[in-house]
Amino acid sequence: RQKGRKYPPGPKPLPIVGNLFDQPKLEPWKVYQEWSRQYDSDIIYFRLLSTHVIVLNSIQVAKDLLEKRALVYSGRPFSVMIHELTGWDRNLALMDYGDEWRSHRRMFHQQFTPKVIPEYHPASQRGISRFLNLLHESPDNFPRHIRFMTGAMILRLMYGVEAQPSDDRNIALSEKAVDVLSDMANAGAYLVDMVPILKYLPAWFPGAVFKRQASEWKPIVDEMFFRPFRELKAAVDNGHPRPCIASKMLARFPQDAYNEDIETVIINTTGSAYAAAVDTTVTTLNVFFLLMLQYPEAQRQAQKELDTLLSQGRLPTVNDRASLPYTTALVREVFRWHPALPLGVMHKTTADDVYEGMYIPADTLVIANSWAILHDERRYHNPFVFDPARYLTTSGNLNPDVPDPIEIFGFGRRICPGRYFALDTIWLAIANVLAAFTIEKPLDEAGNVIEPSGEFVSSLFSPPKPFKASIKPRFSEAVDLIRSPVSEFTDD
Ligand code: HEM
Repeated sequence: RQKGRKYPPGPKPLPIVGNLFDQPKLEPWKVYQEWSRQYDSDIIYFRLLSTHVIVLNSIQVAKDLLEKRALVYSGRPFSVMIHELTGWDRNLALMDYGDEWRSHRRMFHQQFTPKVIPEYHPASQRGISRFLNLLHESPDNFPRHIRFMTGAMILRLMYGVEAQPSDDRNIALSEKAVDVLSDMANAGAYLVDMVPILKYLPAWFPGAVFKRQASEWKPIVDEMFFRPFRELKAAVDNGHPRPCIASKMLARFPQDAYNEDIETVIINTTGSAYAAAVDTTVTTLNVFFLLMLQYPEAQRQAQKELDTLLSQGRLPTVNDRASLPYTTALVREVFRWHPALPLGVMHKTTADDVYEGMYIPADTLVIANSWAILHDERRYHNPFVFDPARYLTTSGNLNPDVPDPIEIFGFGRRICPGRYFALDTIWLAIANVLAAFTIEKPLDEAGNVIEPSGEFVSSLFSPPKPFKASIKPRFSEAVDLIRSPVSEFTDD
């Protein structure tokens, strides 16, 4: 503690360990919100050993710090396992603030601006059409189909490859690499992050498990970044460029301007997409299926709106969005009710700061509690109720006075650059599923309703715990709609 300087309020720390033992194991986003009330402050502070942490529990403090003071609040924490031992330092989302991050972010952003996104609609539409067919063929496997649809869509978008529903080698590789990341994201799982000097131990040293694990994982992570890019590059060099983002990035650089640094940025940005896009989108769509079991009236209301517009004669496209305000409101409420990343992705301060008299040192970890911001009574009436109508005026249009829950995408300079793509794809997937299927609680063999637990996983991503659902075509012609090829959309 610097003399005369006061940290934001928070639970009392113990000597040396700080608040290590105060850390909630379950749904920390709820506990942090409760601490805010207890200490009467939108910003709370605690210490984990020697690491300072602040949690921002209101939109006001999140904007004041992460947006208005972005220069200081846009770093990312460093992890020896992630950044030095397993090769995940290539991931744009995990890079610290600085020139390297800036060049990667620019390359990524250029391919995901609102102006460019409509180019990707045909591929999304086709991916969703495939998804509807899989849902029809084996509805009980809906979680697997959601994951396949999302992964396949991203691989197609980035590298122009068509993934197969089973045993696809690119999907399998990306999934393995992402598993490595989520294992490491379990904060504190690796001693080496607390005591970085351990990384110099040889792998055979007793207890150096992390080093052995890292040496097994690194080749998988490297291959995920390199293999699909190298295959695409070879196709481009042989005069067969596939339509995809990697081809577009390569085409920006004439041969004399292309060099190793540029290639690294392209490999890293294209390879960053799978980890950033898949778990976020998959979690959101699983939350949607769960909520449709729990709120059948909202489901019926959206289906009534879809039927009025489409007369059960076709499936919705992105162009229908403006005519489907209730469906759009339902998607917003899914995002708000349980954000995929309830605590966002940690930022880190890069310099000392003082906010309203409170001292926030350099290298403080900064958690924006999106869940608390989206369940703040000051912004949303009855925030714990799932109510899509909250976004609508009495005449049924979207009400600009009710905040769109975009905080699920983070803040400031690190805000999710894939958000426009995610918003369109998730809207399209939900609108298509609702137009074609009824989602209900299933019955067991004795005819009793199987209730979902309604519980969520407490980790970086927070999907619902596994649940069963009955998913059936809503009307007999729905089967023809599901099976019909997406003829009006083609990008070949
Ligand atoms: C429901 C879907 C999604 C959610 C909820 C989501 C949420 C987030 C959040 C909370 C962050 C961190 C923001 C911050 O640090 O303040 C982030 C970063 C990021 N997201 Fe997304 N995301 C989604 C989909 C996607 C998709 C589809 C893509 C790519 C196509 C993507 C690419 C990225 C990238 C590259 C970053 C790192 C940005 C940086 O660190 O500068 N995301 N996302």
